[in-house]
Amino acid sequence: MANWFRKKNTSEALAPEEVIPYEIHVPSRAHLDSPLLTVTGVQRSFQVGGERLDVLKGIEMELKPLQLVMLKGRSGSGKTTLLNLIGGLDQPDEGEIMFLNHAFHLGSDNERTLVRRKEIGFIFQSFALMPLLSAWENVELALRMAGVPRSQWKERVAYCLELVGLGKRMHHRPFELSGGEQQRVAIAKAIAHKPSLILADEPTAELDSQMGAQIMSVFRNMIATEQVTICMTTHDPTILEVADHVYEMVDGKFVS
Ligand SMILES: Nc1ncnc2c1ncn2[C@@H]1O[C@H](COP(=O)(O)OP(=O)(O)OP(=O)(O)O)[C@@H](O)[C@H]1O
Repeated sequence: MANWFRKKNTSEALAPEEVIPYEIHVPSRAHLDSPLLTVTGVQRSFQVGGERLDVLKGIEMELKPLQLVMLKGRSGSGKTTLLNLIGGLDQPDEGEIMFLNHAFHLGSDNERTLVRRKEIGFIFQSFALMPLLSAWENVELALRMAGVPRSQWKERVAYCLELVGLGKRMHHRPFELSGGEQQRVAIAKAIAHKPSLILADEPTAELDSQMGAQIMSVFRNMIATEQVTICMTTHDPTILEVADHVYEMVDGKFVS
């Protein structure tokens, strides 16, 4: 895999002669045939009341660029545990997780945090918005946290909120928005810093089926316009239908 760099705070690929130093070494998204993420032989256990609980027992998976990938499995089967590993929030006991050219199973907390801030966006079932901030301010906060220069905030916040269909609700606070609209603010937050991967844990679970379908349509639009890959968990069979690939977890492993 070629090891090009990206210009800071831009998502466009650079030709080799234009390469400039960048604190995180990220291959160009132009390499669409290489997997964005590979998970090999991953195991994760927890100590619960003096007993060992084996949750992930040898996970093999791959996320290809620009795909919408879904994880399904019964409650407690380990989907969130896996998302946490993929997002670099946790590390496996065994196995390998390669994200871009970063070995998440080996890196320190600090290294994973740096990669995560630049390259990953998270979306949660419960939206996780700051209740006293407007939609605009919530997205702006995400840019501030990601270290994006202030001069770029205005244009990017407006763009992201338009992208999720909230152009007319930018200055509303979460309690003035429907559940679906709040989740769209959360999506705008997650993509604001131009990550290459979005991880979403049950993003439609709190929404009715119509709002859930709208979120899926926003996800599809984001993949096309923002060149992201999305990996999400869901229990909803109608949502599963729009996936490019579904992994089903049974007894700590995927079944095909
Ligand atoms: N940090 C932890 N310490 C102890 N046990 C944990 C920890 N994290 C997860 N578990 C246990 O691991 C199992 C899998 O949990 P996980 O949240 O990954 O499941 P899930 O498939 O996401 O479930 P749901 O669909 O209900 O969200 C559960 O039995 C849970 O209690």
